Amino acid sequence: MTTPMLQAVNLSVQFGGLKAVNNVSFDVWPNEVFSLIGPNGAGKTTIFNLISALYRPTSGEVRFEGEVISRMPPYVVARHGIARTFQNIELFEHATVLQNLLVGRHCHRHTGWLQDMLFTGSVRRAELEFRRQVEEVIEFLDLQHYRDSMVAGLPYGVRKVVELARALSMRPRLLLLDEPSSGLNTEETEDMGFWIEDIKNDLGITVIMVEHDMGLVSRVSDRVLALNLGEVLTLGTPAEVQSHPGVIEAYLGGVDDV
Ligand SMILES: Nc1ncnc2c1ncn2[C@@H]1O[C@H](COP(=O)(O)OP(=O)(O)OP(=O)(O)O)[C@@H](O)[C@H]1O
Repeated sequence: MTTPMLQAVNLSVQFGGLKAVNNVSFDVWPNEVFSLIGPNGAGKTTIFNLISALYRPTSGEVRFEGEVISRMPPYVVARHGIARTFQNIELFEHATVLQNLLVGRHCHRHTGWLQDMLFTGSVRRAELEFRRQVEEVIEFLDLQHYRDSMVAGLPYGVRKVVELARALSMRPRLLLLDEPSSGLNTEETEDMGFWIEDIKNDLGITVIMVEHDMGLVSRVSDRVLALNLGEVLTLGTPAEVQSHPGVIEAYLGGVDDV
């Protein structure tokens, strides 16, 4: 059996008296789409922040390909090949799409400041190689038309794809998508589903997704982890999780969501 790509091991985090995540464990396997669902305040985004090392666990740990990453600085975690998008789009508004994507290169920069200042051959080669990769991502996500547009003027749905492109420009092996469909209309959500499927099938990237839209979750997920009040309710296929009594109960008052 291969090693899981990511392991959450007895993960807990407490803010004052609040146990936002309480003893949560799960494994994510290479090349799967793994979704986290649960009502508001269930702890989904907190788990993302623990995986990307923005938060430190109170106890437990996160392992990436067997290595403990939960005590590393976030930029080191990113260098391991973990990229993410945010619930509220985090782009440079007054820069072009291309400029936003080129920002990701700093994560993989292996040249020193002196080389950078002198713009030596190795810096130039690294820069050209990164630009080539960014152009590939632009083509992959069909963003050619917006390449030189200012982000500030773009429709919300396009910005969501640009944020996805920025994460992909970091050449991740694991991609964390925080509510990829939030703010999107039905058609845009459907397109987002196609991108996620292509990212998994064509690029071979493993995806962990926090998502409220159960249509999208069911369509793209291999497995789903349902949380409530920081604890695991159940883990299984989308169909298993949606019919689980604990999940239905947790969503009561919002049964339509399930
Ligand atoms: N930095 C923080 N300081 C204090 N409390 C926090 C912090 N981050 C999260 N929390 C609390 O932890 C709990 C879980 O929050 P979290 O954002 O992870 O939930 P969620 O499942 O992502 O919810 P939503 O679907 O509304 O985004 C909430 O009660 C939240 O208020």
